[in-house]
Amino acid sequence: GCAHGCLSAASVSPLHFISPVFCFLLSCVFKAYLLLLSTPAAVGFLTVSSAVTMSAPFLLGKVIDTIYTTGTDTETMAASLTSLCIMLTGVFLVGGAANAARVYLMQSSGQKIVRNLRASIFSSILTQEVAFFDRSRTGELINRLSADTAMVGRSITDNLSDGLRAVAQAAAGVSMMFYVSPSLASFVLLIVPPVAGLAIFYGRYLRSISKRTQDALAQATQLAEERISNMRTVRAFGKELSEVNTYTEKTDQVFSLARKEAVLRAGFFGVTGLSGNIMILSVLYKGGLLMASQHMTVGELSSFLMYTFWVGISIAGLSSFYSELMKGFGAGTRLWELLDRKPEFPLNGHELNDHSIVGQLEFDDVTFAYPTRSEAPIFQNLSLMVPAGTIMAVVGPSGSGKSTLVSLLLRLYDPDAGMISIDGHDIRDLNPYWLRSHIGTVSQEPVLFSCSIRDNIAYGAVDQEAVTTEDIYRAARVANAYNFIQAFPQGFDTVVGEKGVLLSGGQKQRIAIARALLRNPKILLLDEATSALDAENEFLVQEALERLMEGRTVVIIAHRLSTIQNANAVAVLDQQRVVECGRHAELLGNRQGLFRKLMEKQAFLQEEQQRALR
Ligand SMILES: Nc1ncnc2c1ncn2[C@@H]1O[C@H](COP(=O)(O)OP(=O)(O)OP(=O)(O)O)[C@@H](O)[C@H]1O
Repeated sequence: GCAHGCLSAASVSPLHFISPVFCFLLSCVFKAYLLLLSTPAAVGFLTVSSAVTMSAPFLLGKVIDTIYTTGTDTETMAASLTSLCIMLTGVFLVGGAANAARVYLMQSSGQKIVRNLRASIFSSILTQEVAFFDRSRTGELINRLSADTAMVGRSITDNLSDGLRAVAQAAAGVSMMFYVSPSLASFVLLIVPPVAGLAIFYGRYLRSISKRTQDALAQATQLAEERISNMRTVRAFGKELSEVNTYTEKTDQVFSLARKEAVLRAGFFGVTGLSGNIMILSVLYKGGLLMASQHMTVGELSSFLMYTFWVGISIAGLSSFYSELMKGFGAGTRLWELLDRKPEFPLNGHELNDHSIVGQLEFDDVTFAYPTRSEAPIFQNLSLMVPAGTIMAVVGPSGSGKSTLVSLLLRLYDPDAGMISIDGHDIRDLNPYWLRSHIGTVSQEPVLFSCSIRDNIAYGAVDQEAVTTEDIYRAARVANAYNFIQAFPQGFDTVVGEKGVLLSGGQKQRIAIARALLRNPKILLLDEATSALDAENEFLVQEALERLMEGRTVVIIAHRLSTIQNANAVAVLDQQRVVECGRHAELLGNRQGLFRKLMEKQAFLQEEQQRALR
């Protein structure tokens, strides 16, 4: 709710035309302000607790003056001292309670903002177009989601709360110093301007270091994520040591930036500490002179000294607040970029009547190149028609664009020219969610999620909540998966491991088929496995696929002769277009055709394989 609204509100403001840094600062102040608005109670408690803290030196000064008052008898003094102390105890109790309430409220609303920030970032990532993921790297995005949000979170939770308190106390302390002794105050505060100048310089540098640190960290995370999730490959090539070294190099970059930050911090904190002591010393010096000349009482000087301490402590608090805030800004830069990024793909469009769609597919003069490689066109003026309810097998040399054809139908990318239509409707006019809800896919290497088999199958349903156990069993039976799943000790509740590593290739495929069945799509996009399964598995998968294809429009990237023979038509892709299209037998008839050459090669290869096996 609020966080997303307020976080993105700044992005549309005309402020964007002013210096981005200024804009960024303003938007952060704006967000902090919204945080405060959302917690008026917290601000109330902050005011009460700060007022109590700041009145303490004044009241304690009064106590000291009561003690030092001459000319009254001991009893009167004791009586007024007692009542003063009792009153002060009450005031302090109220202050303590208000402080506790402030910390609780600020902290919990800050965490709420972090939660909203994480949710918004995740939703922003998931709505980006597929080309965005071709360019970005998983580990980096994960780092944004976990480390950067934590950093920003820290800077707006505890930090903001303590920082505001420090600001309030410094302001109140300074005013009280002026109230107690204007001349002493103006003398002491001469030290503030040079320190403030230093702080601005320091903050700017710290922010840039923080941004670079988060970037370096993202790179390290990226490397770790990729290597850990592909551990089997790393191990197979025996690259553990060299990967550890590469990772260490990446973390060295983080470390060297951290060391720079340490130097910077050391200098800054040294200077602020020093200036605090100098302030105290100058109070004693100048105050001592004022007292000697009867311009101040000992109580006033004590009060003043306590205020100076308070201001000193607040300034120390402010410096760390300021440091954390600047680091938060640095880490936030990338987050805000991600949050404000509008997907290049529209997410809406109209929907057709669910029952009237028949599933006729057509590529009309399609030209396409991947956005990341726009100079290398994959298709040029490609045309292909798949009548409703028929099976179209797609064949072609490796890299001819068979998978790309499927991606275009799923509308993961849009063609650069030409049109792809379903039942005569340009798919660019259709709601992509609606479109995909009518398309089922089974890929060569189906990806399963690390949850139970039951949940993996249910993932296929458009409405996952409405899926019954009976539906899942039925889909599993049709997909020839029921028996092997029930044979697992935990049956349908068996957890399949990350990407389904705990299952065999054929098992994964049959679960993927069950998943597609549950969706009951009009259109089916299949990528036949190239890797040979054993005869038993092969037969089961094949049978499941045939059942899955019944009564649907199917585009299948075919590798098996039987699939090609059973298809209603075969399209041969080459040189960025469809070079041949027709029935298997017709295409074989063309002695010069690419299809015949491909088939001869395949037959030759199969013979070779069989000979090798023998
Ligand atoms: N996401 C991508 N970004 C940029 N180029 C890509 C992308 N995916 C594939 N390509 C390129 O597009 C071309 C066609 O790839 P595609 O995967 O469609 O071929 P294919 O016919 O399915 O190949 P194979 O039979 O080997 O799987 C290839 O040259 C490939 O390098």
